[in-house]
Amino acid sequence: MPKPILLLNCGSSSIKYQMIDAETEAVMAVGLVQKIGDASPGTIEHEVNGEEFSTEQVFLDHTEALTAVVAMFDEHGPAIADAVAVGHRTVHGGTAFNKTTIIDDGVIQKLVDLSGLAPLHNPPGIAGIRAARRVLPDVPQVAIFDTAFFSELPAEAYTYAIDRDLAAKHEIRRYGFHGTSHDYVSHQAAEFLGRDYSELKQIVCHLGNGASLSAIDRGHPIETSMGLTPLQGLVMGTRSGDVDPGLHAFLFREAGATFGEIDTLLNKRSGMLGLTGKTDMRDIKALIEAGDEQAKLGLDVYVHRLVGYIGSYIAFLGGCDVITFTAGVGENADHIRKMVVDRLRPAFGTVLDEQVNSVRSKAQRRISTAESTIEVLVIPTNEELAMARQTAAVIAN
Ligand SMILES: Nc1ncnc2c1ncn2[C@@H]1O[C@H](COP(=O)(O)OP(=O)(O)O)[C@@H](O)[C@H]1O
Ligand SMILES: CC(=O)OP(=O)(O)O
Ligand SMILES: [Mg+2]
Repeated sequence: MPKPILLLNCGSSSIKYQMIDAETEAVMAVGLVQKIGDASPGTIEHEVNGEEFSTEQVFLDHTEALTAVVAMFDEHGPAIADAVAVGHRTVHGGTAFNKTTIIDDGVIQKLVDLSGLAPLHNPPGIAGIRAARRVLPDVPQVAIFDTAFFSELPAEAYTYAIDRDLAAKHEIRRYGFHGTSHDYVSHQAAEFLGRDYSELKQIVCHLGNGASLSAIDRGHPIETSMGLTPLQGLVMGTRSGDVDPGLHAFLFREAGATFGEIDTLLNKRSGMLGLTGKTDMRDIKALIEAGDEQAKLGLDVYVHRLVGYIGSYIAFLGGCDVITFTAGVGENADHIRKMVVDRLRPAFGTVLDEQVNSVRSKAQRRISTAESTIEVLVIPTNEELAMARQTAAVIAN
């Protein structure tokens, strides 16, 4: 008896979705909506049994996009009404949620309250929940939190050096994000190596449009690069990552910017977009190949930040067994993996197998040589599969 679960991963301008049979883990449908909130037409790509369907239309918001997703299911299958549950990627769970949770009105209200901490992510997630409840009012809706995996970070890692009373009052701390991916990929890495999860010192580099790193010490996350919000840490597609915290006051005083403008600047107009004019690493690579100096500098900044974080994580872990690359950039950008592994080599003895690294593949693979002191892997993430497993586990209870 198939047990289809619908998984929704609502991002700031996109929706990734899958229907997965929880019994066999077969993918019954997979789709992607792009360019939500843009005045020019966006696309939906919907795949069922290897057959691809696509449409183009303007999606002014996530609610419109979700209506179009439901229409795709209605037209091309599988029947959305067969879903026994819906799992929702929910980015910020604050201190209220540290595990996968069945959604009710109270949960939605708490997510609304937390929206200020993840303004690009929680509102689309809530739109997804509301749309799914309308279409499937009788099946359980489940929230899977990006922050859950990191809820056990040590206090010394999650505490900001600010006034402790203020921090306590507003629950200001580092939360960490992409936890579903860090959790899934680190377990896959252990399995790939045939090693026990609880004996490995791991670093996972989740490099997508948003990007974060985690250090996992023999089964327990001890560090991650994102913070109170998904803005801290690495250079991202449109987000600055780390800047001097004094920048906000400076821009306010000297450039006459409002705090809303500063927030938009750092979240949506910085990172690779701010540095190079492009967010997509494919476009940036093409610019570099055409001799664009700003694009080259942008990529150097990206790699510099990443290498610094990895080095510090090796220190936190007291050594490292395995570094794993995942997500859109980590899985596909072999030139970036090469820059990182080569930069780490003098200090840490990582040696890249250039041949294997340069082969395009969707498979899990080792890209380091036998002489490398640290295993370097590429493991495709699969947030939707991890979400399906968690959703199935919650509804079984
Ligand atoms: N073939 C490729 N080569 C280099 N970079 C790629 C390739 N495919 C995707 N990417 C990068 O992956 C990013 C998207 O990553 P993804 O993990 O899907 O992000 P998100 O989940 O945040 O939308 C793109 O912006 C692009 O920079
Ligand atoms: C939390 C986060 O940054 O998510 P995404 O990479 O999907 O933007
Ligand atoms: Mg992502």
